[in-house]
Amino acid sequence: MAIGFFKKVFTFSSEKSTDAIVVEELTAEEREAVAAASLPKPRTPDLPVVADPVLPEEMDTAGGPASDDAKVRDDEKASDEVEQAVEPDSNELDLVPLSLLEAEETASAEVPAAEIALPKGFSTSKIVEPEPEAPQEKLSWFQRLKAGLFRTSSQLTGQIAALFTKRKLDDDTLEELEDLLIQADLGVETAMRVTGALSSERYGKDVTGEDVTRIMASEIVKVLTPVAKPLALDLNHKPHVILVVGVNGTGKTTTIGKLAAKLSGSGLKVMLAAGDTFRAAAIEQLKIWADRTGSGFIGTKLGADAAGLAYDAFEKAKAEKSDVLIIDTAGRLQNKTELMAELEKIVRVLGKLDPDAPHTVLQTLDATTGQNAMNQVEIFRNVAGVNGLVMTKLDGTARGGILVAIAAKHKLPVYFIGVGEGVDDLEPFEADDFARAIAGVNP
Ligand SMILES: Nc1nc2c(ncn2[C@@H]2O[C@H](COP(=O)(O)OP(=O)(O)OP(=O)(O)O)[C@@H](O)[C@H]2O)c(=O)[nH]1
Repeated sequence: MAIGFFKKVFTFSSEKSTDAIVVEELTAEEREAVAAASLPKPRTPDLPVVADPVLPEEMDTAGGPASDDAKVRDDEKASDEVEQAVEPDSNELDLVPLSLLEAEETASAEVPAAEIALPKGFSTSKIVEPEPEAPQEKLSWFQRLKAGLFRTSSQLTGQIAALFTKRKLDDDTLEELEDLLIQADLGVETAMRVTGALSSERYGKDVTGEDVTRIMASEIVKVLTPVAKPLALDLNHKPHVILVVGVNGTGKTTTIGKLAAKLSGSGLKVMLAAGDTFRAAAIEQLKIWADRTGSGFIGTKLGADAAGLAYDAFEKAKAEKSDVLIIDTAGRLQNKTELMAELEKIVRVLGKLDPDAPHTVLQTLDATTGQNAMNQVEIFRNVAGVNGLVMTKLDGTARGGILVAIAAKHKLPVYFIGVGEGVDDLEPFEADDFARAIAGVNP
């Protein structure tokens, strides 16, 4: 999916170059000569590099700034050399032997294009461009939520309908209902709430599947309403620091981009900090989100000390009077212990700069991972002090029931849900909407 994201950002820059047309009309050896002269330039990120910031008390955990500066200069010199070797200056292209260019005329004059023996993958016939597809009407976010939760809701309502075929409500059916609610990841507590409510209303009477799904939806609303809260920003303490944590691939960086778009779109000054120094693409990805959302950006070298980056980011956001600083973090390091230690250090370092920082610690949860999400909350909550959740990928094959179980157990606010990869695909969490979507109940 990240590749799709980059295609979206870079699509406009990938127009077909005229060289490709020249290459298709030359013979095989000619093509090799021309191709060797026009290899594409390797992408070297033009990120603002902050010399690896090191706190006095953290000296033992990171290389000193000097060694880093020299290393940065060497890196830049090295990357310049690489660029020069691979990307010939424009006048070098003039060195393409004249014979090649002349050969082009004679080749096309002597041998009809249809008879040139081209290597596999090339053709001389004109490529017929497919008709552009009519733009598809984008589903509303609620339609995408319903679609994402369809597997859970259809399974639940189907099993409930099969269980309650005009039967009098008795202990056996209540027990079977409890089992299927637990299998839908709703959690034991919510399953017992639903069977308890149903029993008090309909025990010993006829009950239909609709009765059960209605009561189930209303009990889920009662569990979710207390956690459906807006993310409070304390703008008296600028910058309001939002630390985003979560397992790799759960949508941290994407969610940060979406949050930045909402905040900067409402006129707030936002700074993004690439605290995931473990994955190069994450640094570049966040830089792209910063550019797209008009946010400030601070990054550092791959492998640099993330806590030091967080320290510098806070200082820079303060100096630039940013309203909100959003810090990305690594979703994985060599091992979980290292990851947890890094998160603890980031929180500790921020706390030295502002006793209340980080003001919000958001954890992203991937809705398609089901029960795993519960385990992840337990781990990250203890280490980083998670005080809010974002459930992402609810437009995918979500197993959204787990959010109900997490809400019942942890009572953590769920601020937003992700319903797509787009910058606008982040919606405030609504208890009613979610309950209706999961119970397959229409408004
Ligand atoms: N369909 C869908 N895809 C999403 C959503 N949120 C994020 N993604 C995709 O999930 C993939 C991972 O997202 P990232 O933001 O890179 O996740 P991350 O947690 O930062 O990953 P690491 O940097 O590896 O820790 C990307 O392809 C995103 O486009 C969502 O709500 N819906």
